[in-house]
Amino acid sequence: MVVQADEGRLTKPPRILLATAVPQERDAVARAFTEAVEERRLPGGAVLHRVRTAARPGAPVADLLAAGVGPARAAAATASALTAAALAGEPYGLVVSAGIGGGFLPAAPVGSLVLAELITAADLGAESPEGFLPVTALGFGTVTHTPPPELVRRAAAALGCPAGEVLTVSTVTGSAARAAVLRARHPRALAEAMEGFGVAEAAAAHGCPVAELRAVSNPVGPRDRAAWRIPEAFAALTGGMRKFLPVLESWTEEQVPDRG
Ligand SMILES: O=C(O)c1cccc(C(=O)CC[C@H]2O[C@@H](n3cnc4c(=O)[nH]cnc43)[C@H](O)[C@@H]2O)c1
Repeated sequence: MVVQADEGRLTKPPRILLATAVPQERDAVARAFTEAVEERRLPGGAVLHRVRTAARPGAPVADLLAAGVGPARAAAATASALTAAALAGEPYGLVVSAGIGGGFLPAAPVGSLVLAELITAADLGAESPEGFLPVTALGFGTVTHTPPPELVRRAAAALGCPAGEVLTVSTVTGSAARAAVLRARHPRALAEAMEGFGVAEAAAAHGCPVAELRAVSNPVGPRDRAAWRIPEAFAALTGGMRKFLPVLESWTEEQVPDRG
């Protein structure tokens, strides 16, 4: 792949950063790729696994990152990866938060996949006698990031899965009452997980688009850890990522303004 300087702008296809929470999720994502290329340690200790989507010279590469559990850890590790790439002159053009998650029934049963149309911090705000106030109502920041709609549309078609709101929570929902509260506040929610919003905040700070893919390991509701179907969700994640990759590649290729 030839890199051309165009008035200081790099014109090779942007790289993709795929951020999971735990190494097992990262490995499930890695199984969708053809070839491992190298490992790099980031400042702060997180490790990037560079993978190639096809065993041919110049094939697009992606970096996989087990960023940690929860929005804060995920944001910190993702920001490190984004900063390191920018300083190396190889900025990412897309960040994808991927992993397992809880699904809201009936739209997202165990073993299914969901894509985020909206990535929403569901518990970032304040309680009040009148109910929950999102942090935006307090005059701060944001609670929602919006992945590129055309990317989501193409990906949902390729994966044959629904797209909707994916919630980020710091506490895994463990009761029917809490699930009902979230459902009432977010009628279009398909799933909850713990990292998407953190990954999206880091991406936004770098002006980078973000997407989120979740494979459902458990229903959102009363806690029953023994019933989580983690291997099934990992298998769904690998299968979904295999279908997602060509969409990601073609989409990022289209984002290159001038191939020269
Ligand atoms: O116990 C194991 O073997 C195991 C292996 C790999 C991963 C796990 C996790 O617990 C992953 C935590 C990760 O999963 C997301 N997640 C899954 N279900 C939910 C949920 O109902 N609500 C919120 N988050 C969920 C979350 O993103 C965690 O980071 C265990």
